[in-house]
Amino acid sequence: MGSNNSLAVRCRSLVKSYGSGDAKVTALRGVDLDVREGELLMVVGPSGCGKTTLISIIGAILSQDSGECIVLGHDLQRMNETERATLRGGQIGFVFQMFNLLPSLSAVENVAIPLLINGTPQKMAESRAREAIEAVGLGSRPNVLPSELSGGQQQRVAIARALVHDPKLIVCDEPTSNLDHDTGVAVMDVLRGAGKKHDRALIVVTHDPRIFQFADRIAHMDDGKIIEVTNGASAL
Ligand SMILES: Nc1ncnc2c1ncn2[C@@H]1O[C@H](COP(=O)(O)OP(=O)(O)OP(=O)(O)O)[C@@H](O)[C@H]1O
Repeated sequence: MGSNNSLAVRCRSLVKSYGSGDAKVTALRGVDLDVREGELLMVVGPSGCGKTTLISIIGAILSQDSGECIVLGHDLQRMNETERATLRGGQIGFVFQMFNLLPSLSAVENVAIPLLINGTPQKMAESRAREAIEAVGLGSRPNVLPSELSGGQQQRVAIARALVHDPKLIVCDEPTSNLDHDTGVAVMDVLRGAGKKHDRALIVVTHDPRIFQFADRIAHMDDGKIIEVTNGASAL
């Protein structure tokens, strides 16, 4: 691995299109990006510039057309769907704009899901889920349903679910865009506080300039490419 040892993600000349013929849309036109272990990197840029496509490829949800994407030492293009599912389930955590909690399960049951999928026995999964819920500041309300929680609290549950299996990469798509200003900042504070570790990378796609203060570096995208990477406020 040599000099790539401290990189969680390495993308080179990444290309991705949707559709074909007249309907073809090229979402990524040659993306080069490094994400270092231990950093929180934000990806920003105008609507439609390819941010979600990029993190979907990095998160092993979507395949690239061409170019290289190495995630946690794995060359995604050389992996079959089963191997990619194992990588996703074991080493990657996801946080989405709409929280994506299962409404009929309690907070602790939602958080336990990644562990249960990975084969952890139920008692141990629930005990680790309780610890993760405590780490995001909801320790007093582990058994409530998502509908009984505010948006900010639901997103904290989603963060606990993303962290519970101790993944090496956390991928977040617009995690604060459904939250008001103060709640969005509080949620980012929780995400950075509980999620950032020396051997773990966080990638946060956002439109929200109010949370730039939490970034170590900011990758600026436009029209399917990374045009610049700047230092975020937390690195200044
Ligand atoms: N499943 C799809 N089928 C066809 N085109 C798609 C699909 N997903 C995305 N696109 C197109 O690819 C381009 C990049 O989309 P993408 O969602 O990656 O951008 P984005 O920067 O995340 O946008 P936003 O900030 O609005 O979420 C856009 O032109 C979009 O319309």
